[in-house]
Amino acid sequence: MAMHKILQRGRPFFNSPLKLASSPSSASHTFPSSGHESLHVREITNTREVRNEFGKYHIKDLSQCLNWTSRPHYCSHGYVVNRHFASDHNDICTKGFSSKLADAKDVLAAIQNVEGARFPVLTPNIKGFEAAVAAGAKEVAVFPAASESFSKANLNCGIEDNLARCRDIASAAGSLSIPVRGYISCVVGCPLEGSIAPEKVAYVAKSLYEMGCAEISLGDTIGVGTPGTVVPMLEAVLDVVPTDMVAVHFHDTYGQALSNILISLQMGISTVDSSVAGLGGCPYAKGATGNVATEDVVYMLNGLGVKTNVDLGRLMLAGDFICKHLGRASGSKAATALSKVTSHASKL
Ligand SMILES: CC(C)(COP(=O)([O-])OP(=O)([O-])OC[C@H]1O[C@@H](n2cnc3c(N)ncnc32)[C@H](O)[C@@H]1OP(=O)([O-])[O-])[C@@H](O)C(=O)NCCC(=O)NCCSC(=O)C[C@@](C)(O)CC(=O)[O-]
Repeated sequence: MAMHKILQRGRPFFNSPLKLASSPSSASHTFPSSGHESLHVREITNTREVRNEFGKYHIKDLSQCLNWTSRPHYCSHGYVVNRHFASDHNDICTKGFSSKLADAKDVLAAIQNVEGARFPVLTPNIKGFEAAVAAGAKEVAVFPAASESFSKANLNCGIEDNLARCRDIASAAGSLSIPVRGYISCVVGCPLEGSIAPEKVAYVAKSLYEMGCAEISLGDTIGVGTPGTVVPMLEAVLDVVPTDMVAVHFHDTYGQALSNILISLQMGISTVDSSVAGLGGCPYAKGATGNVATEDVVYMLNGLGVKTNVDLGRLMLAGDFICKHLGRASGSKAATALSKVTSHASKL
């Protein structure tokens, strides 16, 4: 569909129940339904994935998500927030909170019995898959790239070899009824190769679909995408993968994530990855910031009249908590601005 046609499309923006979900370094939340529009948001903030069925229960508290490649020195920020952010009291229960960098299996062990959350772990190969299952993982994620060079840097093998590894994981997971999420890195640009052809992304997406991935998340790993480059990529992917299986995963390095998300929603995509406080990034994409901040996505959706059931204030507190723990400023513009304004202004 030509870009101007997409931009002209008025409401309803969302022609399918809207789900927001996220990536190994992102986060998401559940929102209440708003009339026919339903919102399903899933959160992965760098260590853990919170996936709530839309409308079944409210977000009471926010937690962190697990991002695990099962190799100690590859374990990205394997920290666990002790239990979760309990939004019904001001401070955050951090008793026994350990801030030491846990291997991933320790993180997984520590968060096993948090209800209402899913913790898919990144498993780059069958060795990682077996280790993850042995440590109690109930869901895994594979993450091939659409760029040959990035695949070699991130996964120590080219695209084809990595897809073969993904197939091994998908078949092993299938025999254990473990769902597999498929991410694709560098769907718009690559730090090593520059722009990536939409056909290459569609090829990898089709391979993930055919091997049985339950969801395919399109990662603009270095955040270079704009609606002008995202639309052709999405059109190529939506030609080969059903729309309701596609998620978008925008890093916000160039500040384009929200516009890319909006255009994706207008194209019928209903699963969006985001990250509380904009946490995350990728060790092989130097300088790439984290995913779009969940607070910014929630603020945008609220402004679009999509009734959400997430208390933005609590979301901000959770972001504030994890940023304090990491000793870094929030990557969320909305949270930063709202924390400076009086309450009436934040109702705009
Ligand atoms: C894939 C590997 C493991 C190389 O995997 P490999 O190619 O099989 O490694 P190898 O055969 O060269 O083995 C090297 C050593 O690693 C060991 N090994 C082999 N596999 C494992 C394993 N699973 N767990 C623990 N150890 C492992 C293996 O046993 C051996 O040990 P040694 O003999 O040297 O003592 C490595 O390249 C790797 O860990 N890559 C992942 C790096 C990473 O975490 N990247 C960031 C993920 S987030 C991301 O990609 C972006 C995303 C998904 O969020 C979306 C987006 O925004 O784009």
